[in-house]
Amino acid sequence: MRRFVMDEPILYLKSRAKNPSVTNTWAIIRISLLVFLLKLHSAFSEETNTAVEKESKLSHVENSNASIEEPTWTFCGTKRLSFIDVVLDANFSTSGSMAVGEECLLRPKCDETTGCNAPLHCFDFSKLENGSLEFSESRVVVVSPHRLESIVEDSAVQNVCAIVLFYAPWCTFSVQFARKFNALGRSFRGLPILALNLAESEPYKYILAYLPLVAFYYRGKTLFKFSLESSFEDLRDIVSNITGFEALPVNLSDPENEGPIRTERETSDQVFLAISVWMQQSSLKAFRACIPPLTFSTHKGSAGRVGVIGGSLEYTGAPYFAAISSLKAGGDLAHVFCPEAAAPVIKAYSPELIVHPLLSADATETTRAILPWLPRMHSLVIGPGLGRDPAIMASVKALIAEVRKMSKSMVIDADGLHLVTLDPSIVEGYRDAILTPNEAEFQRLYTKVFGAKATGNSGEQTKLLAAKLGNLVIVRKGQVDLITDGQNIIECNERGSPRRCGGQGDLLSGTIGLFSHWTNTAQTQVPGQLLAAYGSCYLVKKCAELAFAKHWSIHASQ
Ligand SMILES: NC(=O)C1=CN([C@@H]2O[C@H](COP(=O)(O)OP(=O)(O)OC[C@H]3O[C@@H](n4cnc5c(N)ncnc54)[C@H](OP(=O)(O)O)[C@@H]3O)[C@@H](O)[C@H]2O)[C@@H](O)CC1
Ligand SMILES: Nc1ncnc2c1ncn2[C@@H]1O[C@H](COP(=O)(O)OP(=O)(O)OP(=O)(O)O)[C@@H](O)[C@H]1O
Repeated sequence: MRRFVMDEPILYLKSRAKNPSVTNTWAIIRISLLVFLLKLHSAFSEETNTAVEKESKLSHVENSNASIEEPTWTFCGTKRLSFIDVVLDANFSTSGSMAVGEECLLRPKCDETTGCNAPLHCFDFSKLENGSLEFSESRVVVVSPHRLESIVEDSAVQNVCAIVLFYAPWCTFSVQFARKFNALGRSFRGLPILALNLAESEPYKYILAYLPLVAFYYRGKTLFKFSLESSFEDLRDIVSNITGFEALPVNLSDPENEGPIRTERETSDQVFLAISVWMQQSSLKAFRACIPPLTFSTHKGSAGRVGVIGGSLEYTGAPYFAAISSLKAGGDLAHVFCPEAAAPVIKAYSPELIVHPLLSADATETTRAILPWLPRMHSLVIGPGLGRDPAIMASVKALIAEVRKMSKSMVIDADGLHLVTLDPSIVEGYRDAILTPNEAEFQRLYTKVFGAKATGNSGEQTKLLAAKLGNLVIVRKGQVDLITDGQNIIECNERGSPRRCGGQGDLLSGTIGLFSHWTNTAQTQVPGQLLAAYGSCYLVKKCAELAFAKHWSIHASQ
């Protein structure tokens, strides 16, 4: 049984003519007339013909098909994707409607009125006298992304079909499929059967749902993409049915099928890159699903109550940024627990914030005063702007112990990380903790835990530290944010902003605080804390990028 997995968009062919036999007769008459006129024309103006040929080799295609009834294309899928859409659309997915399209394209006999069975009359490059040699032969042509784009663009106005394999030499499945595709290339003469090696193109340009992937382009549009489970014979027959090309006698076992696409796997660190791209895509999708819908049935606070423990006489901006970003990202209430000296200043920044001047150098008093508030918080962000007064640190340490008892999500940033570096045991084994170190903070903590500076692969270092601390989550901020729980790792490589003004880390910790409530409430396959961190890294970097594009010189408030 043929087994094809196809995704949108899928088109099917529907003849406009009510009576196909009448159309055929007219088509024959028109072709004969055209041939006669062309002969007449060439007899009188050979020079002009040569010039036209020079201008566009492909113009033959239009001429040769000029009198063929133009089919009406109807969508079976939902969306028409152009080539560029296909390669750049992050939502490019493997699922999709296939019902009618599959029937029409794959069934050998189809209803006459729909004309489904009619081949596409793809242009035959081997018939071009001065044609492109590369396509006139029977073989797979490995193309560059640029070349592929131009072929697809050219074909947009012509009757050209192209079958393109997206593959990578490090991908086991690509390598396993290579022989079949090489054989397919040898089976057809004059039909562009192309392959694009993703390892030799910009890795992030092609966000493909899976590898290898074969796409069938017709007139610059993707007709369908198919999976690779089908046998070589099925693949060959389908191509033949659709294109109208006759297959040459080729056996899959022929030694020539060893190339041009290699049938042996190459090792490469792009495997990690591909997994990373996939992880980012699926994480973003999963995170989006956690965003609570805006409905009239919710009440104040249900979208998130975030408590920020931070601030000092010197640093009032940091706790403000953390708290306000949790509100701006969609939270309902933001509380700030800070020293008395900082409270009026923070309050004056914004009437939205609920500010509690309850953080003091007396640990017992601080705990007594703040403890009643803690159960109301969905999550705590600890550290922005705290400063490093040892007595205040002791009070915060006592609060962390209380938060742990309540199993609440807790984001530890800035001076909170200083506290953790002094005594890692305060968070060790607490999987609801998310540490958000910048590079300097990461190095300090790593050195404390392992007794030596971090060297080697930064992803591995970060995983190692998270695992050592008992699989809590670490978000190592930088040009690429690394997010790990010691087992899984997700990168956030959004561009962000080249302006490295202070306060951007505070925006991040505030939104992670909020998002961890959302992801913990939702049922997610990716661990909730990781997802919250990824959603936040993505948001903050995207905002920074957009703000920078708009203002050029940005600061955290923007
Ligand atoms: N408006 C406000 O109220 C704000 C208040 N804030 C609050 O300030 C408090 C102290 O926080 P912090 O960031 O100054 O301390 P910390 O991270 O130890 O940096 C110390 C030194 O480490 C270095 N360094 C830093 N990053 C690096 C990197 N990526 N890669 C390499 N090196 C890096 C750098 O050293 P330098 O290059 O200057 O030698 C830096 O000077 C804290 O409470 C915080 O919340 C801020 O949130 C900002 C907005
Ligand atoms: N080189 C970089 N390029 C782009 N974005 C970056 C770069 N370094 C950090 N970021 C982003 O800036 C944000 C804050 O990271 P940063 O390293 O500035 O934290 P921080 O020092 O703790 O900030 P804060 O000033 O709030 O204390 C994060 O979202 C991070 O992804």
